[in-house]
Amino acid sequence: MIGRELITYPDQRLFAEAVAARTLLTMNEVLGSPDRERVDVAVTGGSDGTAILEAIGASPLLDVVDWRRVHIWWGDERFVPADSDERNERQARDALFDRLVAGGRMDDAQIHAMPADTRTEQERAHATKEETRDALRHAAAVYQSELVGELGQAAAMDVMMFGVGPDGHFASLFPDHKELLIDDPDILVAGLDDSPKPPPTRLTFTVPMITRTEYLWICGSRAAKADAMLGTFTHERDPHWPASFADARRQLLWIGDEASTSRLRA
Ligand SMILES: O=C(O)[C@H](O)[C@@H](O)[C@H](O)[C@H](O)COP(=O)(O)O
Repeated sequence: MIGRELITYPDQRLFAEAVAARTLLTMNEVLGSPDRERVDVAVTGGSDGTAILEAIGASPLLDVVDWRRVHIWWGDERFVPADSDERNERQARDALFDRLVAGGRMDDAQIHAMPADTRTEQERAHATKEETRDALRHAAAVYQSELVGELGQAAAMDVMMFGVGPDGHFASLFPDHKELLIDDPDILVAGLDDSPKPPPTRLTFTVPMITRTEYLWICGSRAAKADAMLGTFTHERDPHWPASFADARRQLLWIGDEASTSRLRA
């Protein structure tokens, strides 16, 4: 495993602004490397993930990045209909990407949302467990094909950011859930139908996909995350603390505010 570092900011607002600035500067740096055509970034849902995207939109550094060369992916998604407000995609579009597309900085084709549940309300309500699992398996395979189609067999993100749940989950990889233990390097995306955080049906990057990222940041602000920040940072590959499976090729950071990192600094 690569070395881990902890970064603490004074409060939640500065945390979001600092992660936003870090993201923009890192994207620009990647794009500046020789022969580099594009930068691939995976975002996430939840309050911290959304606050960071809002801060990117408001950042004075927004235009250090050539957005025409940026591709956006999701590290996890709630498997609900496309028009649901619960979608991480919806929240991220509202927070940032719709504005970048409307303003002409990006094209919608650069935004790679995870598949939505295309079944009707009735089909969903009457589906057997196996039918729902099939729908999830199919959706995971579709996203994996998109990844491989765009980035090749060794598809990897340049930058990936995750929120961390109070239970230590990241992406949609939950404590003691089997998807966390997928270690087949050919499985990049998985579905699950028993998420303890609603909604129960979700799609997620697997650990093999996550850990081949260049820059990986585990982000958590507020006191509610203090146990999770401690547990995930101080354990390694512990199924009770899913984000302890985080690893990266170049940089692995836990980023928080004073409240969320209090137990790590005690
Ligand atoms: O779909 C989701 O709910 C997220 O992708 C999830 O993994 C989230 O990032 C964490 O639960 C932290 O969420 P908060 O920042 O809201 O606590």
